[in-house]
Amino acid sequence: MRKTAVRQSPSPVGQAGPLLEVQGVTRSFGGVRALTGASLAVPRGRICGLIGPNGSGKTTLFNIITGYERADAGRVRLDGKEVTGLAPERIFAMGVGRTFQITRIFARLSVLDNMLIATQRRERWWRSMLRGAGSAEEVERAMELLRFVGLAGHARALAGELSYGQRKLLELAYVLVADPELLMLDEPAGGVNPTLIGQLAERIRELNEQGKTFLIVEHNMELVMSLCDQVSVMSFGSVLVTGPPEEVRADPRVLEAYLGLDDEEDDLVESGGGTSGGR
Ligand SMILES: Nc1ncnc2c1ncn2[C@@H]1O[C@H](COP(=O)(O)OP(=O)(O)OP(=O)(O)O)[C@@H](O)[C@H]1O
Repeated sequence: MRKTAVRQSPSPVGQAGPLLEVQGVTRSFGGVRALTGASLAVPRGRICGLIGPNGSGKTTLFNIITGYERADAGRVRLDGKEVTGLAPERIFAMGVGRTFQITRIFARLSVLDNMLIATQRRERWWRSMLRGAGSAEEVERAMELLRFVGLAGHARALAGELSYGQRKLLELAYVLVADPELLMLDEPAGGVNPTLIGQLAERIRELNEQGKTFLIVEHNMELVMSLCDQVSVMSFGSVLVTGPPEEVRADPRVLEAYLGLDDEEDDLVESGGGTSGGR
């Protein structure tokens, strides 16, 4: 059964303190204040959603947590340890896996080779390619994860031939290679068809049951509200409110944040499950 695909999380759920803690993070790009003092706590073992209108700072916050951007001020702690300003590879090695709004797979390599690059990510990628395919054990592990996301049948296909939704599933398998404790997914359902969104949601739930913690940026409100234990809403660079989905959905401040921007209005009011705002 699929459950064997992902190893159990070594850290017990319920350990004291949040797994991820962000305090007062600010970041400006020239005159644009992308983050104005964002704070967030992600409890261990939960599926947390991060929503907000376009431009509210979600991706910038993701980039700072995972080391792809530097914060002007504020702190990020992982499992109680300060990780502010560490390089992406260090944060990755500490158990944070991250996917991107626009997938970062190697289109001209096979699906399996993409996975093998992930297994050897601690080395420089070109060195691992020169070395050739991974060990039998690495290939088996890669195939196991491809089976988990439903892509085993495409292992020999070029990654560039996959549909957009399949690429997102490949990226999920890719980050799972490192067996991260925290998975940060940036718009996993953006541009993905409903069948694959269902498949993705199922995989996320299974992984969560096995102890993985999630922080998910997503515009698909139906997915967020049905999947997440906790939802945080960003507006103008800070986290406006955090709570259970039903509370957040009913919070007038949240509606106001969305209603201020016409193109987001339908997302929250109708919770209709359509994706929007994806790039
Ligand atoms: N590298 C950058 N240079 C200049 N401005 C940037 C940069 N990155 C982000 N911004 C600006 O910072 C603000 C926040 O952007 P960000 O992408 O974090 O928002 P978001 O909530 O993720 O939006 P979306 O939902 O559209 O992805 C926006 O005004 C954006 O234009």
